[in-house]
Amino acid sequence: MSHNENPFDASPAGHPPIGATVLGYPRIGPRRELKRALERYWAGRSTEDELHATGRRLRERTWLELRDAGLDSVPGNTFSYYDQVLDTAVLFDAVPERFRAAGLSELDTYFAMARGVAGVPPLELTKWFDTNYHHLVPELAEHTRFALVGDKPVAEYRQAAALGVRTRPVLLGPVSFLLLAKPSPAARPGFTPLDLLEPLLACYGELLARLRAAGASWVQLDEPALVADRSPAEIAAVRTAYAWLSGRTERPALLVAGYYGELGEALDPLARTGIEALGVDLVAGRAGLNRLVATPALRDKTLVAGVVDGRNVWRTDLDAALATCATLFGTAGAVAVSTSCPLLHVPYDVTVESTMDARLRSWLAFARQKVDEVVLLGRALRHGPDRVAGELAEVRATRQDRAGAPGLRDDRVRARLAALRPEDARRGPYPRRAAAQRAALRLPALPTTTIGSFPQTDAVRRARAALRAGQLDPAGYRERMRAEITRVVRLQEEIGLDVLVHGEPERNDMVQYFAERLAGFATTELGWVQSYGSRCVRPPILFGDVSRPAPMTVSWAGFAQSLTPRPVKGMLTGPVTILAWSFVRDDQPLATTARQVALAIRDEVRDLEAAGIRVVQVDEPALRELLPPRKRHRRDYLDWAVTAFRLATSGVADSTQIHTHMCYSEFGDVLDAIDGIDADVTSVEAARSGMAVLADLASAGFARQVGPGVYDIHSPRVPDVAEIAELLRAAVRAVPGERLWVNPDCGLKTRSYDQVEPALRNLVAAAGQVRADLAR
Ligand SMILES: CN1c2c(nc(N)[nH]c2=O)NC[C@@H]1CNc1ccc(C(=O)N[C@@H](CCC(=O)N[C@@H](CCC(=O)N[C@@H](CCC(=O)O)C(=O)O)C(=O)O)C(=O)O)cc1
Ligand SMILES: N[C@@H](CCS)C(=O)O
Ligand SMILES: [Zn+2]
Repeated sequence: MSHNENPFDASPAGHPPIGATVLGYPRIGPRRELKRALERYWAGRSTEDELHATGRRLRERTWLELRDAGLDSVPGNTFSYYDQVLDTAVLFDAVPERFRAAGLSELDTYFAMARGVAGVPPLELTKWFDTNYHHLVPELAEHTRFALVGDKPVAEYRQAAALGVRTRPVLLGPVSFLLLAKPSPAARPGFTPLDLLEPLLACYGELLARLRAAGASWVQLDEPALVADRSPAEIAAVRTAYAWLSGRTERPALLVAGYYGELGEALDPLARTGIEALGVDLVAGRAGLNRLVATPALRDKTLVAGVVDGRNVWRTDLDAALATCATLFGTAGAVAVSTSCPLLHVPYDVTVESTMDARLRSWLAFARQKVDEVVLLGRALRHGPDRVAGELAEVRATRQDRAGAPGLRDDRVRARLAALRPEDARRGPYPRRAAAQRAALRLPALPTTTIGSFPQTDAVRRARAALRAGQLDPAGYRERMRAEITRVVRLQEEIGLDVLVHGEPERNDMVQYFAERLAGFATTELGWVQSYGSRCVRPPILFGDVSRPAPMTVSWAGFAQSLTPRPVKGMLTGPVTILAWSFVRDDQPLATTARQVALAIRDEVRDLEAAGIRVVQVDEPALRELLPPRKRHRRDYLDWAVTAFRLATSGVADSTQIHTHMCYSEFGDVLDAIDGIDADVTSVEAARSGMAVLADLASAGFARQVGPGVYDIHSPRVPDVAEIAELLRAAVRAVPGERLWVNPDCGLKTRSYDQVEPALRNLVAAAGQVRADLAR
């Protein structure tokens, strides 16, 4: 490393400096081109070649755009047809036998692993760290034989090079890959995926050599799993992996990126290996800055400073970012500037939001604008801030404009928050509520219900698209939705469900729908972000104090209730989930924002009750998602999350039954919180895990009602009566029958009626059988 150079332009000997870069980029396409191409291919309406042509166009566009924007180092291999963890499994031949046996083409085997194929269940889909992205879970066993059978990273490197762009291929790192995998059912007891580190490293070594031979000078290895608490054995694996990989002679320079938090105890071991660069998240992991400065082993490394937030959409405080980079100048041999994490979690481009308020738009940076921010920071670091003084002043002015803008502060909301008393977040004792609800609802044992949404048919979506386009007036739209609700209510009555729902046809999304109706939120037209595979969401932007100008769901739920004597369950999204799936303001604590949202939901819960709705479900599927990766930060989070839920739901009479729903089945880290939110009924995902969750709840002393899912809605499969009855019998062994409900794992919006109808009929029949057993 040369010492008289600007550290921004310096780099380990023999390697070009990284300079200004981003850790990754969206891939679904600025107009969701990949989503449409995938769904056409899956429906048999296009060929493999047509799908590949779309993929190629999207990749080329990204490389050129990033290069032309002025990045010094352009990330490669950020494209995926479904998921980067699945790509890695396939690259190294970790394909479970059931998929090989299906005898499909390479591409269809890949999609079968993601989505299943007749009779062959897919890999499990689960949350990617604390984000709303989902990855597939590789299944490994001691007999898994890794082999470098694919060449996607190399082929994409060559494609970009042919266009004149020398990319930095991004790979999921070996330690995170193994930590995200699970033992396959065939694995011997005691096997853990980390047992396979050595053979996996051999494959990574071979891949690095191939990338080097193709011309790559840098490779990025992503290790987000290292920002969570890790055991000594896991830290030892990090040391082994990177000592070994950096010891290869035929390889590109290695950038290891740990993001979504601070590297903590993994930092020093990593820095002591022979890797050339370390990517650190200085937004979510800002608290780790002191540790970085105190790590002498970084002196001969490049630190890739993730100072531009890759998870949120506010324009960066560039002065603060430059100051952070300057702090690192004395610490590292070289400093590069980047985003805190890959830009997978933000939409493409804010400038296409033509109907968004222009002032709000001027405060925002989506992926494309974040690239510009990084490039600008790079210029400031290379030539000094004076050379970009005009641009820096403009950013300062916009940030000031935002801080003082009307609409951010609502004094009535603030006064209401200040006046809150502890009893506002407390209901009467559960036994008293349970008795009042029994008398009010008169439900049978093992009551049957669903989680809220029914299939979102093409007709429903088309009606909404027509409303947006002005081809259907609001009255016409309301009639179509009412017709759909009527159909869904009649169907549920005919099937024999006990607690009905209106089916949520009017909702584009369970968060966006509410954001469109709450003050303090803005929504986007094209701000799509990949959630999993071809499925996307448009996270709303929470920019100001939140309140509810008018009821949001009462007319739909009230209409449904008017059609039937059976109880209709009102359906709301909870405050934590609304925050988790939105871009949140960064100018006040999340706990404060959560209380504001909670009060808006509280108003809705009370209005539902006043309209004659006797059961209200407040969904919190993201309660666990926001759990901080480090245990020491969890208590604080769980305290405010639980308080927010209780505030939202404590304004009703004992006789009004509050349900909540969470679509995950591992409760270990949040058991106390689930107890603490004090819902009368909690429905949880349980079908795939064979009701294991019930034992966890029972052992934690959970004493209220629970609805373990008995129908796995993530699969097109229709479970038969015997199968559901067996799950229910397992449930009755774990939880007394009088506290059990019968329901699917989650909402039915992604399924079709030909799957849902028979599955619900079987669910009701199975409940009848087990009810009869209990009565004996
Ligand atoms: C429960 N889940 C959710 C998460 N996050 C959310 N914000 N919401 C969730 O429900 N995280 C965890 C899980 C993730 N699961 C899913 C499941 C399903 C989807 C999904 O289906 N997304 C849809 C988009 C939904 C939507 O916004 N629909 C709108 C617009 C529909 C549309 O694309 N319209 C067309 C025109 C209409 C036509 O002609 O068909 C268009 O604009 O081009 C609506 O219904 O109005 C998806 O398709 O990806 C996401 C996460
Ligand atoms: N009520 C929502 C919950 C999804 S997590 C639904 O049924 O789709
Ligand atoms: Zn759910």
